Amino acid sequence: MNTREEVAPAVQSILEAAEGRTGGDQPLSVTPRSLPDALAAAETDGRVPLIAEVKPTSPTTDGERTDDPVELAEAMVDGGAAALSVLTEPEHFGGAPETLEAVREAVDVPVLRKDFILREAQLDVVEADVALLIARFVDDLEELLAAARDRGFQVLVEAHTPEEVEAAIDAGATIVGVNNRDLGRLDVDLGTFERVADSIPATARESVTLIAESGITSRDDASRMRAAGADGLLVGSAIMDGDVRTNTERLTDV
Ligand SMILES: O=C(O)c1ccccc1NCC(=O)[C@H](O)[C@H](O)COP(=O)(O)O
Repeated sequence: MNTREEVAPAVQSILEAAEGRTGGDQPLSVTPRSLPDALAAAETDGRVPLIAEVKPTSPTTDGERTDDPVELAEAMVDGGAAALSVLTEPEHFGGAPETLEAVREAVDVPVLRKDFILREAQLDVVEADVALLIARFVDDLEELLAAARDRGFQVLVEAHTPEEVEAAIDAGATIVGVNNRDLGRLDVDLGTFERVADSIPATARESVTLIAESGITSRDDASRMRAAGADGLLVGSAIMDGDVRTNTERLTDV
């Protein structure tokens, strides 16, 4: 499941940078806050279960947001976010492991480490509640998933196609994200989540927390993803563009 040659130049550059990054010296041991429980609790409270992303910039964003990421994260939680995602990729997204560390200390919701992890040692850079593995870019998903779990991480396996979701579930994933952004062409189509979610057999669907990722900008988009079966929504750009608390409230209010 490694199709790196078919990706957009910006993503190729991201992967080359990721390949060159070293990992930690020794395995971490994490006591995670439960992402599925946080999403379920938001729903019980009458909020849309949202993972809000601290994403200073990206290859598809103009400019960079340089204000304090901890203040941004706190504003997202105040706005009703059930969980956070924090970019730690430095070269293309303006992220840093230290940012995640500071955010996780400041909030009490689960925090996803958003990065391009390719090798086991790269799991050992910073503690987080959830590690991201992108099915398309990982050579041995089952092995890396097990390595992440051994350290205590929950794992969000990201997919873009029905085949990648099947591979994720076969590898033992219980939290699966469907990215509406095609990392081959970088275009975004919310129909991706609808089609891919629809392809998951009912028996497999019951055992998986399903997250709709990328391109969600409005309450209508959020409703659309929820109607298609999303247990949670991952939103970055639409929250980072403007007043973060107001933007989060707009998406979490039912
Ligand atoms: O966001 C990008 O421009 C991007 C470019 C290349 C590879 C990955 C990229 N994004 C990763 C993500 O998954 C998003 O940050 C996340 O799903 C939030 O998406 P959005 O709400 O559209 O900012």
